[in-house]
Amino acid sequence: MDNQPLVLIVVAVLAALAVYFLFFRKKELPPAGKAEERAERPKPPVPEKAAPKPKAAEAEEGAAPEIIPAKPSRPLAEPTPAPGAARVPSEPRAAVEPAAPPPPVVSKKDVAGLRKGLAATRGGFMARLKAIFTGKKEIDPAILEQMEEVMLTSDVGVKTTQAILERLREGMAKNELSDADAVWAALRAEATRILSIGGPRPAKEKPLVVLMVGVNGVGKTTTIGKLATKWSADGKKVVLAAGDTFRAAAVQQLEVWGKRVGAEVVKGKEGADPGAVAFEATKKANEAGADVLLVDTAGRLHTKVNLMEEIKKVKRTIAKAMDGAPHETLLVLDATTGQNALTQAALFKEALELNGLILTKLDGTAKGGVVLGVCDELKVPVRYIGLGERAEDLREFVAADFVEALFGKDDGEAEAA
Ligand SMILES: Nc1nc2c(ncn2[C@@H]2O[C@H](COP(=O)(O)OP(=O)(O)OP(=O)(O)O)[C@@H](O)[C@H]2O)c(=O)[nH]1
Repeated sequence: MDNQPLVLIVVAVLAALAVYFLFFRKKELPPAGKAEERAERPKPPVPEKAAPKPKAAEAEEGAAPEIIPAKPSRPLAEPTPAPGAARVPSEPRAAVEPAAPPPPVVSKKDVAGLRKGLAATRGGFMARLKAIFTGKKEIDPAILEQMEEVMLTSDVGVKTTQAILERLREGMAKNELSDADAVWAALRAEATRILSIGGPRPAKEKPLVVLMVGVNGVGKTTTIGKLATKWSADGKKVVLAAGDTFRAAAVQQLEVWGKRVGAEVVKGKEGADPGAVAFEATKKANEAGADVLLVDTAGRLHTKVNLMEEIKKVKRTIAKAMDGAPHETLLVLDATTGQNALTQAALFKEALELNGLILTKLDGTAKGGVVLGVCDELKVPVRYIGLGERAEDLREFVAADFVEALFGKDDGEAEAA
């Protein structure tokens, strides 16, 4: 029994130890199952000393506190976002210059060829215009009178000339055109605006039926031959319709082109109804699976009502042979006829729905300004221009190239400048 106090002490010490381990030490250990939850909890914000990160990187971090960097003194290049990183809209840039309009796309090679073909107009109309500005530092309103004379005598046409000069006058009044270079640039911009007529492009029909119209001798048959050459070279199956039943030589001319490019020529007897030939040709082109049918027609004076009625009938007859055809009615104009070309175009446009114009013989005139007048007054796009008699002398019309060829410096001038 003497050991009883000792036993009690030992029991008490053990009990105290058990209580200590059960209550006090347990609190220091992580509670089971809560470890992951703790790891996901946000860390307390740590003040950043390093340079601010690119915003794209910040976006990826999501909850990281945003530190707004001080505005750089000059606009910095945008950081390249990591692949797949969400793009964050960048801060508005300070003092960004307004974007200049993109310069018209011109092809150097095409312009050089055009320049050659337009040599007569460059040496005539354009040279006379340039001469007005040569050696002039200051620009005075009298210059507009000299320009007016050159434009009117180069077949730009009264209405178009007045419209262009009015715009220049306004620019001068606002002091926007104070030197020769500025006026020249404004004139060039006006020309580009006038010539850049949009409009639906040829339909993707098979066969695409193209009706060529125009007065006598403008170059319809020759242009058909040139187009047939171009399209055949592009691998298209071309059929030609000799709708000029009035002139036997026109049929023979078309047959020569047909042989040259390997295109079938559909013709009627001399004096046959041109509508009947066009109808037959449309059917044949369809059956043969042709890509393009080019329909030649006899030259007709735009002032002869019966002939204009006849061409309307040809158009209706083609539509009977194929729904929606002809898909293109192109008016061929001889650029050397100047203002007369404009009158013809107005009357043909009234009689037929024109899709485009072809201006031939631009190589043979110093007054190429007629293109501006025709486009401005008719609002029909120029599709092709003829710069000679060879097949390759037919060029697709591209306003920017045309303006560069006329208004731009030639290679010699450009090098000297
Ligand atoms: N210099 C030059 N001559 C051309 C051009 N286009 C056509 N010609 C010539 O113009 C003349 C008349 O061409 P055609 O094709 O017979 O004219 P057309 O409109 O069919 O004539 P018609 O059948 O009488 O209505 C020909 O001598 C052609 O070689 C061109 O762009 N430049």
